[in-house]
Amino acid sequence: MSLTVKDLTKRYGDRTVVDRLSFGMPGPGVYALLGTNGAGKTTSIRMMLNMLSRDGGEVLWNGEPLDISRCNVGYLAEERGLYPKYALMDQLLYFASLRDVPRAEAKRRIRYWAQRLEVEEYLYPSAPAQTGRRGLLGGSAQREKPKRPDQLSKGNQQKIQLMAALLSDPELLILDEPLSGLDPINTDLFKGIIREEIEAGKYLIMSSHQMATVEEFCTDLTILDRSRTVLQGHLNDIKKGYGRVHLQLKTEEDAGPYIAESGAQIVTRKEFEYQLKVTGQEQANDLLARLTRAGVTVVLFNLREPSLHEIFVETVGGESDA
Ligand SMILES: Nc1ncnc2c1ncn2[C@@H]1O[C@H](COP(=O)(O)OP(=O)(O)OP(=O)(O)O)[C@@H](O)[C@H]1O
Repeated sequence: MSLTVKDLTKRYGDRTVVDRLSFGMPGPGVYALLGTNGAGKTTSIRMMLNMLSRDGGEVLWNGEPLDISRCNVGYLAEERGLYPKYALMDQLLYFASLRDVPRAEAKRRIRYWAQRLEVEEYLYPSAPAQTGRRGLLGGSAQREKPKRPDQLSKGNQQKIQLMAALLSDPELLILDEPLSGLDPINTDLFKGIIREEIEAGKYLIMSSHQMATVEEFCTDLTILDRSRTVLQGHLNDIKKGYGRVHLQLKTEEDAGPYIAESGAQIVTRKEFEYQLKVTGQEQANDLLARLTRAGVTVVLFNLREPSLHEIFVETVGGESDA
């Protein structure tokens, strides 16, 4: 299976909001769509899924135009995508039926994902108490009403939406900001599920502002800035291209004068912990030699490739909130 996005373009009036976006996934894995706010990520995703008209370009899944009514695609929208006033279970069964999942199988999958995502209490309202307990409860226990999305927190709505996206066991899973607004426990829960989907050989497209998270998962990426592709490729190749010019240094005393002498640039500093930019190995060695000669205790000296966060900020000129 393969995914090809070619020259995807969207205009609003005379403003181009997605400008000839092209990328491909020849095999399974995670493709990241990154970008500044308003760069065009959600618009691109919605065009890919035919939820938004295009002004140009095509999206091919196995060489055929991607048709969400025929292809098994799961989509987790950035915005809330549930009907607020309808019972959650009814909506999940409806979404499963749209993907031709037989009702009994859909119920089995809902039960499974409800357990995994810890949302059983919203989907399976408790039954009335049995005779024995009813006595204790004074006989007034009543069956709870099925829950609706507007009765759930944002995070729990997101869980139900992820369930809806996974119910058909999709081959292609598109996750728009999947972790935004989740607490650390639920972030780990989502990450675990994403990891399982990757291990199962799925094709995932993920948009996110959380660079560290994207870096955990993605192999290839596109960075968009104001509608244009400004960086694209294999994450490891991109990192190699930048070289080892980021130096993390922690000392027990002030290293400022020696850093200045070596010509290294301080990017950030917190007490005696420095993030530096050096020209390369030679300058880093020179700094280490100066520190050693001066008897400064070095606790950490890590010459490394840039993180995705640093690449992002450098590429888009520090205009993002990533
Ligand atoms: N219906 C519309 N009419 C006019 N402009 C629009 C419309 N929808 C989106 N835009 C514009 O298109 C651009 C891209 O928006 P989009 O939501 O795709 O960005 P994004 O990269 O997903 O941003 P964010 O990270 O903030 O969610 C934005 O400048 C936005 O204002």
